[in-house]
Amino acid sequence: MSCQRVALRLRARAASAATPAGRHFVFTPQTSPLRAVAFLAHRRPAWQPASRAALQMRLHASSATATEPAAAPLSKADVVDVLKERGLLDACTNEDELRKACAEGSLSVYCGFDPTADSLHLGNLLGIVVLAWFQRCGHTPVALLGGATGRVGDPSGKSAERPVLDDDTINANTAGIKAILERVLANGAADADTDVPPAVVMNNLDWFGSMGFLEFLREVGKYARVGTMMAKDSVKTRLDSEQGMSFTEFSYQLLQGYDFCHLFKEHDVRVQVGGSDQWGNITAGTDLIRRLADKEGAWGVTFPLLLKADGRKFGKSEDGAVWLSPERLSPYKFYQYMLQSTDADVVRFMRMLTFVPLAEIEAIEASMSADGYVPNTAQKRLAEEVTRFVHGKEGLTQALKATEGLKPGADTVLDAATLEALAGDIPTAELARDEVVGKTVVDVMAATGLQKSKGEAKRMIKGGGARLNNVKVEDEEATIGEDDVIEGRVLLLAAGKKNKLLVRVV
Ligand SMILES: Nc1ncnc2c1ncn2[C@@H]1O[C@H](COP(=O)(O)OP(=O)(O)OP(=O)(O)O)[C@@H](O)[C@H]1O
Ligand SMILES: N[C@@H](Cc1ccc(O)cc1)C(=O)O
Repeated sequence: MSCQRVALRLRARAASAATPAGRHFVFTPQTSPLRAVAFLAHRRPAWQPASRAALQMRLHASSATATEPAAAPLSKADVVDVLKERGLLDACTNEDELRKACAEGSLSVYCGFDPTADSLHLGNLLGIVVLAWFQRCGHTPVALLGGATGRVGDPSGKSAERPVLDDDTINANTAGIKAILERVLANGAADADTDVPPAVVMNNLDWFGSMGFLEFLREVGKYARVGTMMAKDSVKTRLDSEQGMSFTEFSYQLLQGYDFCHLFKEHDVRVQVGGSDQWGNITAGTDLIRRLADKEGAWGVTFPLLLKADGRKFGKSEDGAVWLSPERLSPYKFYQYMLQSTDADVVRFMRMLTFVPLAEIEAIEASMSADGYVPNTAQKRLAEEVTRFVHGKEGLTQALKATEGLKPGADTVLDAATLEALAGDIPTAELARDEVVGKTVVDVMAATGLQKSKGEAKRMIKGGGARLNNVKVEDEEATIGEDDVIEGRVLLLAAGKKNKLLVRVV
C-alpha cells in the first residue's frame, strides 16, 4: 500500500476516535499522518478487535465525528481475530465453534515441542507466540515437551527418516528446551498489560513412559483407522519416496493424537496449536478424542510457517539457525540478527513475532516511507521487542550495551559481564596477567595477532586507529595498567573501526 494510502487510512481511522477519557478528536484531511499515528498508537494500548471493526465500519460511513467507546482490554473471545489479523492463523478445525467456546470461558491450549535439539529456534518461536496470545486473552497456555515423541520422530515435513537420538541426548535436549519455554513464556507474561493465567509445562513421557506396547495397541490403536493414517500428507509423500517409511515414524501421528486425547481427558485441554505441517497430527488428535473419548469440543489451530524473504523456512538444519538459547546464540547476536531484517520483512516479522499493537505497526509502516524516516527505526523496534521476549529485560540490556560498545568507533566503556558475554561473538584471545599488565599496547596487539607485527601496531596507533577499551591510544609507548583490565578480567582492543578483539586475562 502506498504511503499516501496508508496516511489516508490512518487519518480516516483517527477521524472519529475518542480518548479514553471520552473527549473526541476530530482529524481533518490536513492532519499529518504522524499526528494521526501518534494519536492512534497512544490511544490503544492493546489490540482491540471490537473497536477495530467499529473503526473499519466508520471508514465507510459519512460522519467524521461519530464516537467510539473507550478502549477495552483483550478478552477471551478476541483470540481468533487477533491471530487472524496478525497472520498467525492458517487453518482451524471449526472456527465458529472455537470462537464460541473461547467466548464462553477460559480454555487450556497446548503446543508440543520435540527435543530434536538442545535449543528451539526462531521458527519454533511462533508456537510460543500463539500460546502467549491465547494467554493474553485469558486462556491457559500449556507447553508440552515431547520426551516420548522425540524418541520416535515426527515425519511431518521431512523427506527422510529422522536419526534416532540416544537417551542422554534426548534428556539433555529436553532440559534445554524446557528452560527456554519456561523463560520465554514467563517473559511474555511479565510483559502483558494485565495479569494472565500462568503457563503450564508438561512432558508426554509422563504418560507414555509407563505404557506398554500391548496397552497402546489395545487402548489407542484400536480406535485409529489405517486408511485415515495413510491419507496424511506426512505419510503419502514418504510412501512415494524410495526410502519409504518406518513403522515407527508411521505411528507418530497416533502418539501425538493420544497426547491430545490424554490432555483433553485428564486436564481439560481443548485446543492444540501447531505449525501448518502439524495439521495431520493435530486432526489425528481431534479424531481420537471423538472416537476414544466419545466427545466433541476439541479444536485444532495451525499457524503458517515463518519464512525468510526467499521463501525458505526458519529451521535448524539450515546454516545459521537463529537459536533461542543464549548458549548457542548470545542475546547480542540474536538482537543483531533481528536488526538486520530487511525493510521488506520487518513489518511482517513485527506482526507475527511481537505483541506491538497493530495500529502502532501500521504507524511504523507508514512512517517508513514518509519524509524524515530514520533508517532502521522499525528494525530497532522489532529487535528490541523480540529480544526482550526471548531473553528478558536483562538479555535485551546486555544486547543493547554490547551493540553500543561494539559500534565502529564507539567510545562507551563496557563492563566485564557484557564483555565476557561477547566471547564467541567477536574474536577473543586469552593471555596470562603478566603478558598484559605492564606491557605496551603494541606488545599485546602483536602478541594476540590483532596486528601482524609490532611495526604494524605502531603505525595503527600513529594513524589514530588503535583503541583500548574504546578509548583512543595516543602514545606508541602506552602501557596497559592494572586499571585497564576491566574488573580484573577482560579488556577490549581495537585496530581500526571494525577490527575488535576481546582479551581475557587469566
Ligand atoms: N519456520 C517455522 N515457522 C513456524 N513453525 C515452525 C518453523 N520451523 C519449525 N516449526 C514448527 O516446529 C516443528 C518442529 O520443527 P522440526 O524439528 O520438524 O523442524 P525444524 O526445527 O524446522 O528443523 P529442520 O530445519 O530440520 O526442518 C515443526 O513441525 C513446525 O510445526
Ligand atoms: N510433532 C511436533 C511436536 C509435538 C509433540 C507432541 C505433541 O502432542 C504435539 C506436538 C513437532 O514435531 O514439532
